[in-house]
Amino acid sequence: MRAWRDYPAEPRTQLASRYTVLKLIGEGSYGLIYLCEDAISGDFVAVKQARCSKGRFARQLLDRETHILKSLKHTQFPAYLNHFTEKLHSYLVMSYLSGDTLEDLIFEQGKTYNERQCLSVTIQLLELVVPLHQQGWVHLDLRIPNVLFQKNKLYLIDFGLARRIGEAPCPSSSAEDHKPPEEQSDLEDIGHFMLFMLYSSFTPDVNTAADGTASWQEELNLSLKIKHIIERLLAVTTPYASSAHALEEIRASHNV
Ligand SMILES: Nc1ncnc2c1ncn2[C@@H]1O[C@H](COP(=O)(O)OP(=O)(O)OP(=O)(O)O)[C@@H](O)[C@H]1O
Repeated sequence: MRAWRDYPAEPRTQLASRYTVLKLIGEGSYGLIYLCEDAISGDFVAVKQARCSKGRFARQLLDRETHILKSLKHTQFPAYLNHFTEKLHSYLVMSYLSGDTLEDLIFEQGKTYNERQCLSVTIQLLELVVPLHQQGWVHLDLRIPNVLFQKNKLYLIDFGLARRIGEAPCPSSSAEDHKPPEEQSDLEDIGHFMLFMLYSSFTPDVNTAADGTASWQEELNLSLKIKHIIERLLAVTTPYASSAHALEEIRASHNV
């Protein structure tokens, strides 16, 4: 029974005789994330547990994320702290980033983004993605629940699907692990990410197709400038040569 359902650890549970669970802070498809207190350092940490119900694949994702966080060091990515297995569960311990994900801001707090604000967040996101690409990695899961704001500074989390650029697909990869490991995959995600932000200030009017068939270009009343940027990111028109190129062009258009 326990293998089919994931029962989150109760508050005050001790993990590895060191981490005290304070609360569950995230439930992703493959992991449960707890805010814990580390008895040794006294710090708050984020502990990710691979979901047992997702079997070997969830453990592989956690192992991959562990490996990546160990090799990637950036103040705006979670820092790797520890990895352990206890009672058949695998855990990754990383620095805790307090703050709100873009998903919380839009869907729970009702925050809206206009074009200027959307471009400014996109630039901040690309400023994290460009060094990632330059170190030879692609994130492959750049979605609004994986981008977090802490005191107006942007942080990137969830490196479980990240891969080396050009790496062959892993043999046990699932349908969710299907994006080609190339910069363009992240750029396309950023295009969708921008659309989520822009739809936050969209109110359907009488001209909105009731059957949901209208494209974003028809529904959102966007300037040509941002429309072209999104179309290039989504490769609807000529794609950017690289994320560095996208950042350069978006910065230039944001400053005019
Ligand atoms: N280091 C961290 N600091 C603070 N909160 C975190 C941290 N890591 C994860 N979270 C919280 O937990 C949520 C889920 O985390 P994460 O996306 O890494 O899990 P996942 O199982 O890979 O999820 P998904 O199904 O979205 O891929 C995040 O949206 C965030 O709210």
